[in-house]
Amino acid sequence: MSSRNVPKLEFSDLSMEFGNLTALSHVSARVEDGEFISIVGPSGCGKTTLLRIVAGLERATEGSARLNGKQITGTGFERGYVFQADNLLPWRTVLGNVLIGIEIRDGSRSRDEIAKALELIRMVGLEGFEGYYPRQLSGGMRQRANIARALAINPEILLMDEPFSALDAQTREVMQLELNRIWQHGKKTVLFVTHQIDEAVFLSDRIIVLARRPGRIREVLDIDLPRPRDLTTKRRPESVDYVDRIWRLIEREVLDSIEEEKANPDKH
Ligand SMILES: Nc1ncnc2c1ncn2[C@@H]1O[C@H](COP(=O)(O)OP(=O)(O)OP(=O)(O)O)[C@@H](O)[C@H]1O
Repeated sequence: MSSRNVPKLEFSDLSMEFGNLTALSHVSARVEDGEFISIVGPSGCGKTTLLRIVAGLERATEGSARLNGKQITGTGFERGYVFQADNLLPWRTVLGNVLIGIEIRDGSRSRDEIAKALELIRMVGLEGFEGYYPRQLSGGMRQRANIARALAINPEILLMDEPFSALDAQTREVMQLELNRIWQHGKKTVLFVTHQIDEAVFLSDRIIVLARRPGRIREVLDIDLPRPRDLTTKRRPESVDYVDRIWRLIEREVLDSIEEEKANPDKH
């Protein structure tokens, strides 16, 4: 088979059990090179679990996740991970944090790699802050540094787990625009988990909508909005229609999960 036929990422009949809890059940999907894919669904439907399987942090109990046709069995530098909370090292500067993946991978960093890291810092809008420490930065700036750090190892695929959820609404909107611009620039494959449906619609080529109990694919939607996208994209009637459509798919389950959280606050 030619490499053109091998998807960047493929889930085949993947299931994940934690004891007697089925977190994911028979998930099959393919992600092509350079696609921006979001995963949305109610709380507890297995979004993070799916991302952790791709990261190699969890192993599916059944079925497989393949990267470039090869079964994922552990972590690897071809995958960059951006978590919900930034996990920058407080004793390292922005530049030091961005270089950390390279140092772990290679044991050192070359002058070229420092130049590339500085270029990434500029690209995420942190030029002039290279020597700042995390505590000297705002939440939005820290998350920009986090994205630069994930990109510094030049991963083939970027895994993003609610990266903007800790940000205020305006910073979040700016970061969505930035991520859209960065993606447009590098065309990396991105797997993006979010609770915010309009964010998923704005950024994605396709959206995987998961259902819960057990976590499974409810629907996969192509987001047929023109690119490049900007803030006006969000106000387009087609965008609003996509958001409504996805919301209707998950509304009942979201309301149920909120009720359950109210009834069992300790479990969440
Ligand atoms: N390590 C684990 N051990 C036991 N159960 C787990 C583990 N990780 C996840 N789960 C359970 O698997 C289910 C799916 O969890 P997951 O975090 O993937 O959902 P999610 O869709 O990302 O949720 P949220 O939107 O609230 O972040 C949940 O019921 C969760 O409690």
